[in-house]
Amino acid sequence: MLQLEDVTVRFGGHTTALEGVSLRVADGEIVCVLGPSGSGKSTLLRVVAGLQDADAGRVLLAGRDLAGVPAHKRGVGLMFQDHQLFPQRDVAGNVAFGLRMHGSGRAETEGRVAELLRLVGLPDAGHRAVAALSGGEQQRVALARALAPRPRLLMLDEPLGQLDRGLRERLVVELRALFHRLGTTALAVTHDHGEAFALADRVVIMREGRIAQAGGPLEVWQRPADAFVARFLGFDNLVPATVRGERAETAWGTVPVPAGTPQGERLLLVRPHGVRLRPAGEGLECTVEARTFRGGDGSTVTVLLRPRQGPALEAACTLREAPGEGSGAWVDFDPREVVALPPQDVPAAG
Ligand SMILES: Nc1ncnc2c1ncn2[C@@H]1O[C@H](COP(=O)(O)OP(=O)(O)OP(=O)(O)O)[C@@H](O)[C@H]1O
Repeated sequence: MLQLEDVTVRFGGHTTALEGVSLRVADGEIVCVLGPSGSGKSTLLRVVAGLQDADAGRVLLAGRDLAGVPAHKRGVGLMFQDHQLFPQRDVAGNVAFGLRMHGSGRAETEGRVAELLRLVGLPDAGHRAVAALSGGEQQRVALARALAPRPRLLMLDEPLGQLDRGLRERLVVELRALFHRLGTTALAVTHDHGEAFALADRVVIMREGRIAQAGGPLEVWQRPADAFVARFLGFDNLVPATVRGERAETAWGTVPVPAGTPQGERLLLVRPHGVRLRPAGEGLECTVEARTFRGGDGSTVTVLLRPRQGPALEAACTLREAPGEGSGAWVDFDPREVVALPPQDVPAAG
């Protein structure tokens, strides 16, 4: 459906916002673009939307080169962070806006508005003032407005950005179900991993204008391509290692690795669930520096450990198991949670 070929965007002489980015989004696929601030996510959306010209490369929608096609003729729907609803129009007026722009008649518009408001769970809100809606309701109206003209591609920039976590978690599940039901092709930008991994069929992680990794959420989560992606996803248990067979020598001692792990000099990632607490005296001795509560029910705890040698380690465990701050702890490593990354942090080419 959407294809970017070697797209480069420069601002002035020195800022390269996108550098040779190639990406395909299949019909009906939901792709989420993630990355640190300034990595080029918004620029990517703007190029596809026609709000920004590319200095090099091509953007194709359903096989058609979009060069020279103005934004409003691209068949692309936009939903931006600050949802930009018209405060002087009511809910129905906002949803109808895009349809009027496309020259729909009155009866057709009214039918479509009612259908969309039902779809986003606001069937009776047509005559309400947008200023009187909650943040989550406004977000739904913005979504209905973006979907109204049946765009071939819907682009969302931080679609749930300003909402509180509970509402975001609910809406993201609804969005995914809705897009799949409608067969909507969607390209979304977010800085929130949880949101991206819950919404996307595929995630794309950006770094300094290039794609650092693209893949299914599970695949990226389980096998980050390099240290940058690992750290971006919040995995900080990284240590240089020499892998021989199913063992890796590290500053933490010998760490078991899965069969088939690439051999030689590597950077080893141990996910927090792979750092297992052991009885006193067994394994690597550490001191507990801090405990942080995670997870909605508060039963998962991340324990920050200072090992006797090597970099700090994070272990995930249950509240009941978690040792107290300042106390000693002994750990070993579960090879199923160990991933060997390339030895240096080289950005992957687009
Ligand atoms: N209109 C512009 N003029 C000059 N530089 C720009 C312009 N727009 C973006 N940039 C630069 O291009 C780079 C990429 O910006 P972009 O907004 O695409 O990043 P982003 O990943 O969306 O960031 P954020 O998460 O903060 O929104 C940044 O270095 C930014 O400063």
